[in-house]
Amino acid sequence: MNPLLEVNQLTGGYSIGRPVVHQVTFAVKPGEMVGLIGLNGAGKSTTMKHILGLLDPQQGQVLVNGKQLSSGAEAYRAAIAYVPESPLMYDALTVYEHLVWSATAYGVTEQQFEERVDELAKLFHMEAHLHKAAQHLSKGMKQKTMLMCAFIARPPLYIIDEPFLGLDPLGIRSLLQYMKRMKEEGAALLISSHILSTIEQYCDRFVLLHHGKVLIDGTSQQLKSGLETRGVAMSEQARLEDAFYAWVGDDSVSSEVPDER
Ligand SMILES: Nc1ncnc2c1ncn2[C@@H]1O[C@H](COP(=O)(O)OP(=O)(O)OP(=O)(O)O)[C@@H](O)[C@H]1O
Repeated sequence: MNPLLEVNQLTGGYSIGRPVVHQVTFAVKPGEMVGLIGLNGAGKSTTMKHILGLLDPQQGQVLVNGKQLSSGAEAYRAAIAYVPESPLMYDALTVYEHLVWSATAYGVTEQQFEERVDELAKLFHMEAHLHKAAQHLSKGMKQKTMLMCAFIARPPLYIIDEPFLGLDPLGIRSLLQYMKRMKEEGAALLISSHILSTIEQYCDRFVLLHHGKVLIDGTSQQLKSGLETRGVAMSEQARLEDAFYAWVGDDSVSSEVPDER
């Protein structure tokens, strides 16, 4: 199956001559959930901004459905729903109005909207808050609204930056269930998160960024076996978190990875 998202040899950042991501390459196929992981400042959000077309690549390219943003911005953008790390909302608009706005932008029919809005409001325990203005919502409710805006659109590709921030345990469980369902229905999801113990169970693969470079791209098992081939022993019970610390906490491991990936 062709990847829905391809990041090929992407070098970029905020100013020419000072890239913060370097030759980043990975792909996400339909029906796959991929975790983009790395320490603070590793380049996860920057990579996401390049995927969204908010930053221009200095080298390399990003393809969504095999096409670059430059070959048709409307189709490119319609294929992606993005949930930012911090909620971006209009203070005076209600949750419901944000949902209508998102559905309209993505061409969701009225019938689909009605079905999805009820289901999502129930799932995220937001029924009682649908008609509240954003300025009267808690942080978690704002985050839930952003997630609902993405899920009401049902695009083929989701880019979700730190999805669990501010969510209560019930919200986290609802979100994980829904992302799993989207994946099973064929969506591609790229999730950035520091909550490794949670995403370990849900993501098919992990792309580990360190200082703007991909250290390793693989399953939790491959992250562990990759360490073993570099002489770092991992126990059978080792978790993703253990492998992560071993990769990024040990410069002798990360420095062995060649620059050109
Ligand atoms: N708007 C910006 N202008 C200039 N440099 C930036 C900007 N945003 C981020 N950077 C720099 O780019 C690098 C990568 O940052 P980025 O936000 O992509 O990291 P991250 O992996 O998402 O980190 P975190 O886990 O803290 O969210 C860092 O060195 C950061 O200082």
